[in-house]
Amino acid sequence: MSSTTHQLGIRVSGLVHLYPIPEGDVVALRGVDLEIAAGEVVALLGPSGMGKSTLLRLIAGLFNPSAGRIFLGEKDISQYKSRELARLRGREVSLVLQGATNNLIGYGTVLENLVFAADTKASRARAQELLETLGLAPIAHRVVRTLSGGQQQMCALAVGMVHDPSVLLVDEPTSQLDHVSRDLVVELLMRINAEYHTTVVIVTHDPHIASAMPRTITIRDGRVGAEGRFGEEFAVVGQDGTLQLPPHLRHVLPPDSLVKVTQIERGLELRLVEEGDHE
Ligand SMILES: Nc1ncnc2c1ncn2[C@@H]1O[C@H](COP(=O)(O)OP(=O)(O)OP(=O)(O)O)[C@@H](O)[C@H]1O
Repeated sequence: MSSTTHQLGIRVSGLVHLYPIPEGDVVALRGVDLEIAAGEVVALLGPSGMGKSTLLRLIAGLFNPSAGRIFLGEKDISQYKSRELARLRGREVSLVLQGATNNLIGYGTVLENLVFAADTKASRARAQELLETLGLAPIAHRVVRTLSGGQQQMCALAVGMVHDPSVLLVDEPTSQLDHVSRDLVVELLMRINAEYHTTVVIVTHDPHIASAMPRTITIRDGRVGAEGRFGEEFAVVGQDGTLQLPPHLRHVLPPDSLVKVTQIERGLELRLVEEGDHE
């Protein structure tokens, strides 16, 4: 077994991203702050369109953010030029796109896909090792398009590991998989983390993946809305002191509510100010 020796954590601070479109800018991220330790496994959760994929792509170095900083280890990649980002993507960070086949050559075998993705002697040697370590040796000579969805996804994850990345980013790895394949994919992600100590960040809608993760980060309205530890959810106070209410409690304090905030022994008490309270 060879292991990643250059583990990297991720630190994101005040991250904002806008997509300019003719009708005006779409604000995808509006101030994300988060820290993921080297070697951690984290799932990014949240409703559709809330900015998860944008965050994953920015960490992957596909493009620069509109504002804010992204640190991989000590390096601030937020203003990297496109050539520096390309070097980063080829080595330290690996992004597995949604839809396994978007990462694979369908007419090639599993081994051919791994070897094709490998462009150095070290990564070619690693291709063979990955097949063994990740339990893909029995399907090494199968043509990718003849594999099940779960096997294709496992192959895509192995391809993502060919360059021995410090950070593996995975977009929706279990969408359209049955529960048996889904469990195998989750198991493989955990095995990758355990064997290679790779930092793993997974974007998912799948509550089963979320419940299998030691840590979840929920992105809501372009910010970190909540964090989960072993299935239990917590609201997160942002750098600017803002706190998003959990969705199931939002009706208690609807937008524009006046709230009295009082410090109590272990936290704060929030009390809705009703009309007539001051009379
Ligand atoms: N290339 C783009 N051009 C314009 N707007 C975009 C682009 N990509 C994403 N958006 C918009 O940015 C916002 C965040 O999108 P993003 O894909 O990051 O969310 P998401 O949480 O990953 O959603 P999903 O779970 O559906 O993939 C959405 O309003 C989306 O429509």
